[in-house]
Amino acid sequence: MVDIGLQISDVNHSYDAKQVLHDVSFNVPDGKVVALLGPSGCGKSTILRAIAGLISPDRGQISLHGRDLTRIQVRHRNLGMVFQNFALFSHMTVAENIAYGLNHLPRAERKERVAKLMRLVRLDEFANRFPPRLSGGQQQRVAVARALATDPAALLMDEPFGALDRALRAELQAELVRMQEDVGITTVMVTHDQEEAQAVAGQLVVMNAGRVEQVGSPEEIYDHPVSLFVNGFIGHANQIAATVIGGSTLRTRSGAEITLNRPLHFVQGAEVVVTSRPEDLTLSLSEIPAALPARFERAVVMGRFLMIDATLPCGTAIKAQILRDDAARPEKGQAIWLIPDTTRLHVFPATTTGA
Ligand SMILES: Nc1ncnc2c1ncn2[C@@H]1O[C@H](COP(=O)(O)OP(=O)(O)OP(=O)(O)O)[C@@H](O)[C@H]1O
Repeated sequence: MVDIGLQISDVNHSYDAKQVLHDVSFNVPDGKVVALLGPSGCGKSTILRAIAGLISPDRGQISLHGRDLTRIQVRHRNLGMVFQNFALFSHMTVAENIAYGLNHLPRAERKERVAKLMRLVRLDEFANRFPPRLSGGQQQRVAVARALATDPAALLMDEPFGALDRALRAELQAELVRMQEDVGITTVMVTHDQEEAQAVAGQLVVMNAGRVEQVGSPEEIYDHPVSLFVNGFIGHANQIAATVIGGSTLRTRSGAEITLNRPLHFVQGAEVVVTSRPEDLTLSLSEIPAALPARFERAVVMGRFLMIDATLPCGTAIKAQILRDDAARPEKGQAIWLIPDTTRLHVFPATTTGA
């Protein structure tokens, strides 16, 4: 059985009269990283604030290693926090910044702890530098070390790398993963960047409009999204309107028929949306039964792949990702056929909203 580090149960919260969290529940396994992911305004930071004790939820429970935090004051919750605007003390050196909450320790012990943390975030050469003379990425590492200094029971990170450029973000994400392998601290990280979430977290919590839509590993969420929203939010999903015409068969708005290899739990005549990842479509330049006819628009080179933009006869845009080596490049406007991997298609009711 997995030990639970943090447990969030049925948390509800309103600002003024507006409810922004609705029965939010998820667990963070002890020593693991969970990423909260979702569009702007869906309530990610509010959850983090509730865990930190900066707001008190209207309803619900938050416990850390089995201890109910509800009535525990912020300073007694023993949490490390890293935010996007890493407010370091600019008049203190790196070592002094990290040592800031450690005044209660004997001098030698404090020095040893700071040295260890600087090694952990790979800043040991910079002990005597002042923050304004560090890069953004280095400053953020100091912020992480400072958050870890007091040996917190959990770490809360709100868009910790949000202010950094793409390359530096990737570097710090890798550092965070390495650091987690060393220290294994129960962590909740808020991000709106799905790649970042997948890179650092073992579990994702996908939120939409104050509700948890799905909790799962990055693979589970990518391969088995529970809703059209999740499907469209994590990675690209082509969305094709269709009608169920038989047990496993659908007819798209353009008139193509797709038969899945599994029964569909929809009544005949139900309006649905079929989704396909771009990499689950194969290109053919000649007509093939069970392929979707389309018109080629353009192709963009993405490393070893080509991302093809095409249009279905009903006007729906569709993307297909194919290996560049295989690709005979069609002309703009040319008829093409896209063969879906029917084992990887998803079908959702047409009434749910996508991202
Ligand atoms: N202090 C506040 N007073 C009133 N409403 C607030 C307050 N803070 C946040 N909200 C509202 O609560 C909702 C959730 O906000 P929250 O900051 O948790 O979202 P988020 O998912 O973290 O967004 P972002 O990714 O843009 O930071 C939003 O509608 C926001 O406008």
